[in-house]
Amino acid sequence: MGKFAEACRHIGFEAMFTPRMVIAKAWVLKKHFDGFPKTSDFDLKKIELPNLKDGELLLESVFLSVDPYMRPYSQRDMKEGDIMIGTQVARIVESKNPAFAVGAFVVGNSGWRTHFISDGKDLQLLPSNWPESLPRSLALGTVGMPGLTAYFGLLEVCKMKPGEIVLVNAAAGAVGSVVGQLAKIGGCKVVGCAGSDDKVAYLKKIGFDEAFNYKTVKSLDEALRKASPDGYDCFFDNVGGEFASVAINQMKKYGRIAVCGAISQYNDSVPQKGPYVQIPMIFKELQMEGFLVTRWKNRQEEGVQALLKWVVEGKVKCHEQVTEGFENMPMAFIGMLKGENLGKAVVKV
Ligand SMILES: NC(=O)C1=CN([C@@H]2O[C@H](COP(=O)(O)OP(=O)(O)OC[C@H]3O[C@@H](n4cnc5c(N)ncnc54)[C@H](OP(=O)(O)O)[C@@H]3O)[C@@H](O)[C@H]2O)C=CC1
Ligand SMILES: O=C(O)CCC[C@H](O)\C=C/C=C/C=C/C(=O)C/C=C\CCCCCO
Repeated sequence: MGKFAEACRHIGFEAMFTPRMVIAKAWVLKKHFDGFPKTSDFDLKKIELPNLKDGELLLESVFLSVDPYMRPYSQRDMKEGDIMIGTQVARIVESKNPAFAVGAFVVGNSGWRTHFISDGKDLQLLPSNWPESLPRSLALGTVGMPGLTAYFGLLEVCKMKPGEIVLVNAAAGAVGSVVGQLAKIGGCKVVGCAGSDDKVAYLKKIGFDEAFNYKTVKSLDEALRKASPDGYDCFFDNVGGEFASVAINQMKKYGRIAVCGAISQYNDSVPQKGPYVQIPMIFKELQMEGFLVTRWKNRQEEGVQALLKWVVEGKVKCHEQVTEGFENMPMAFIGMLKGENLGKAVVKV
C-alpha cells in the first residue's frame, strides 16, 4: 500500500481507495427444460465482478423481463450452467466510459443477473424524451420489444387497413394487448381471446370490440364465428397449434396471418400433429408469414417513438404483472407461461 493510501486508511478514507467489490446474483439453467419448466431447473449463483477497465460500466438491474422466447431459445442456444438469457432495465452505477453517465437507465441484454459489466456496445439508453412519470419497466413491454412486435407485425406483416377485422390471441398479454389497441387506432374492428374472465373484462376495458375466454367456450369455432360472422381479414397469431388450425378456416378471402408466436407448442416434448393449413390457404388465397421483430432493427426508433407517443397520450393503455424480488424470477417466468400475467410480466429487483 502506498504511503498516501496508508495515511488515508488511518484517517478513515480507506473506502475511497479500495475498489468496491460487487457480488452479482445470477440465475443459471441448471437442467434443460423437459416439458413445462420447473423451479428446480434453475440455480441461483453468486458471481464476484472484476474491477472496471477503461471504457466499461457497471450496471445494476432494476426490472428484468420474462418472455416466452426464453423457453424455445434456451433449448436452442444454451447449455446447462449458462446464465438465463433475457433483457433488463438497468441503472449505471459506475462508469469508465464517457458515453454513459452514472445514473442513466439503459435496456441491456445481459441475462438474469442483478449486476453486470458492459463496454456499452450492447446497451440502449432509454429515449431522452422518456417522461419522468412513466414507469421505466415499460421499456421491456409496451414501449419495448413486445410493443415493437405488435407495431411491425400489424403494419408490415398483416398490412391492416381501416375497416378490416383483426383477430388476436394471447390478447391480454404483452404483445396481444398492444396489437388490439393499435388495430383500434388504425380503424379496425378487433376480436381478442384470452384464458380467463378477468382478462376478457380487461380487453373490453381497453377497447376490444369482442373478447372471449377460449378456455371456457363450448366451441372455439362457434365463438370465433359469433364474434365476427363475416370472418377475419387479419389474424395475429401468438399461440399456434389447435387455435390457429381452427381460426384459419374463418379467414376471409385474401386474409393475412402474421405468425408471431406458437406458445401453445413451446413446452411440448412430443411435437403436435396437424391439421394442416394448405387447403384453407389455397381456397381462401391467404398469406401467412412468420416474422421476428428483429427484422425491423433499423426502424426501432420509429416504433419506440410512435408507441411512446400513444402511451403518453393515453391512446394505448399498459398493464404490468410485477413480481417483486430477483429470487422470484423462475416463478415469474413459469407463471407467465401458465398464463398468470395480465399485460407484461416483469420482475422488480
Ligand atoms: N416473433 C417475434 O418477434 C416475437 C414473438 N413473440 C411471441 O408472441 C407471443 C406472446 O408473447 P408475449 O406477449 O410476450 O407473452 P404474453 O404476455 O402474452 O404471455 C404469454 C401468454 O400466453 C398465453 N398462453 C400460454 N400458454 C398457452 C396455450 N397453451 N394456449 C394459448 N395461450 C397460451 C397465456 O395467456 P392466456 O391466459 O390468454 O392463455 C400467457 O399469459 C409468444 O408466442 C411469443 O413467443 C413475442 C415477442 C417477439
Ligand atoms: O429487446 C432487445 O433488444 C433484446 C432482444 C430480445 C430478443 O432476442 C428479440 C426478439 C425476440 C423474439 C422472440 C420471438 C419469439 O418469441 C418467437 C419464439 C420462438 C420461435 C421458435 C424458435 C425455435 C428455436 O428452436
